[in-house]
Amino acid sequence: MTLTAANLVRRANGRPLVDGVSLTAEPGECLAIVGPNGSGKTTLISMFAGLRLPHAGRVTLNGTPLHRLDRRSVARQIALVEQHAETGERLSVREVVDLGRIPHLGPLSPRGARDEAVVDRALVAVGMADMAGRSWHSLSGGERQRAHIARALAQEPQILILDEPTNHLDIEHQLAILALVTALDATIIVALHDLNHAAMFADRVAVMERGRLVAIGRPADVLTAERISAVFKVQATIEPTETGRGFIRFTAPSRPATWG
Ligand SMILES: Nc1ncnc2c1ncn2[C@@H]1O[C@H](COP(=O)(O)OP(=O)(O)OP(=O)(O)O)[C@@H](O)[C@H]1O
Repeated sequence: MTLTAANLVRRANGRPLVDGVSLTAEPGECLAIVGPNGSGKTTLISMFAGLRLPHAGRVTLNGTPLHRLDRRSVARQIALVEQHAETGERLSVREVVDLGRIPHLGPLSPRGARDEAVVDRALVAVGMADMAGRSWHSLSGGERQRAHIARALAQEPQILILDEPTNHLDIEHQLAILALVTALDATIIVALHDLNHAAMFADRVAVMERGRLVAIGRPADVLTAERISAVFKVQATIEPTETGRGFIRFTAPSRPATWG
């Protein structure tokens, strides 16, 4: 399953938020999207998932434009974990995860034992089996994020798109979730703020800056000290690692921001 973006443009108030981005997520790869705040990662991801339409260019799934596919068939193939997803307050955790099965159900394929088993497995995978009966509104931010990831897993997508999936998680769960999703037999597109996580887990890294794709390639080739300085405006040194991916050590700013 190949997802391709060709010359994507999305504007707001005449200003381009995503400006001529072309890239292909190769089957089975983990593609991390990094970039400063406001560089267009969420806007790009929402077009990949068919949530927003591009103003120019197009997204294709195995060659078919996404907008020509019905939502149900897109949802059977692409799952999205949004950054600020909300869910009806009265649902239990299990009911939230169960929503992931909806694209697979129909008059000829009613809910069955396999659907229950997939939901069970998704809850176990994110470490929430013992919270399945809890009400959604009682969850912490990180627990909600893990439940949303479980919902996406229950969708059994061939392409899993995640927008900063670790931003509410403690370090144990950050690493566990990234290891979990990158081990899936699926294409993973993940927006990340932590450049070391991108370096550790991604096959390729795409760097966004002011709506444009300014670099894409293997982590060691893309996340260089020069590019980090140019795009993120911070100084860093890259320390070699056994994996060859490199560890990024950041330097504290010499002139920190002041207040007052
Ligand atoms: N509806 C909108 N109207 C006007 N500007 C918008 C709208 N939606 C997003 N933007 C702007 O578009 C730019 C890109 O936003 P986007 O959320 O895609 O960036 P991001 O890289 O995901 O940022 P962050 O790292 O902060 O999550 C930002 O400057 C944002 O303020």
